[in-house]
Amino acid sequence: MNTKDQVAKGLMLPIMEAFYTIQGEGRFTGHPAYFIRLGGCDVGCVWCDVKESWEAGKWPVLSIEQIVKEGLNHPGRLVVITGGEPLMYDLGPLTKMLKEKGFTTNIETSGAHPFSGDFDWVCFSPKKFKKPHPSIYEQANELKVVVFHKSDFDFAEEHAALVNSSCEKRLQPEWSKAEKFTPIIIDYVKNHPTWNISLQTHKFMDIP
Ligand SMILES: C[S@@+](CC[C@H](N)C(=O)[O-])C[C@H]1O[C@@H](n2cnc3c(N)ncnc32)[C@H](O)[C@@H]1O
Ligand SMILES: Nc1nc2[nH]cc(C(=O)O)c2c(=O)[nH]1
Ligand code: SF4
Ligand SMILES: [Mg+2]
Repeated sequence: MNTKDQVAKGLMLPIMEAFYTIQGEGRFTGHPAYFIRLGGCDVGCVWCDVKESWEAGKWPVLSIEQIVKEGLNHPGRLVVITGGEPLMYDLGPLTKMLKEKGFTTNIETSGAHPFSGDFDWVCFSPKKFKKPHPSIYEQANELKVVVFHKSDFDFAEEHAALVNSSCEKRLQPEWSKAEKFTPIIIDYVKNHPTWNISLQTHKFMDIP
């Protein structure tokens, strides 16, 4: 099978980087985790903090065996699949292999493509720039909305109405606008207590 067909089947994937760090955001903030950052994204967020990931063709294509083997070199068994937009690929084979090796599987996604894979925790961060695929709403364990503009509070509530009632809801200040929006988010959460705050704590700790 050629590389293109293997990528289409999720047996090989473009990898921008893979690194062992501390989860900086959301429900598992502070937990050590192995991050697998897949190359390729077609969502186009103006404030994206990893724009260099967007072009899939820039990144080496590795077999899922190679990706999992590298993850096993670290002591932690929490893996976070991110990107780029990881749901551009069929994540079934990779997550099956990770789980067979004892990993707990988390994903960071905009939900802009059909859901795939076997995940223990799905962090859904919807974007105005490309509408989420309907398959994400029943999968999301956490809704994490980035606040870049005051209209993002309404956008957050629109998505909150579509996820399961057990889905945890977080607001995360866009990094460059954090000084302006963090106090506004604090007030919002105090007045709308079903919401929590997520900060990009890895940026404060100056780690990947
Ligand atoms: C780089 S994205 C990759 C995964 C997926 N494409 C997504 O957007 O969920 C990882 C997380 O970082 C968030 N993010 C990206 N740029 C950000 C920024 N400038 N400030 C705050 N959060 C940001 C995204 O919303 C997402 O929750
Ligand atoms: N430490 C750390 N935590 C993160 N949580 C989500 C991230 C991402 O880019 O998906 C991320 C990241 O890039 N680094
Ligand atoms: S969906 Fe994620 S990776 Fe893609 S542009 Fe937006 S923040 Fe960046
Ligand atoms: Mg990041």
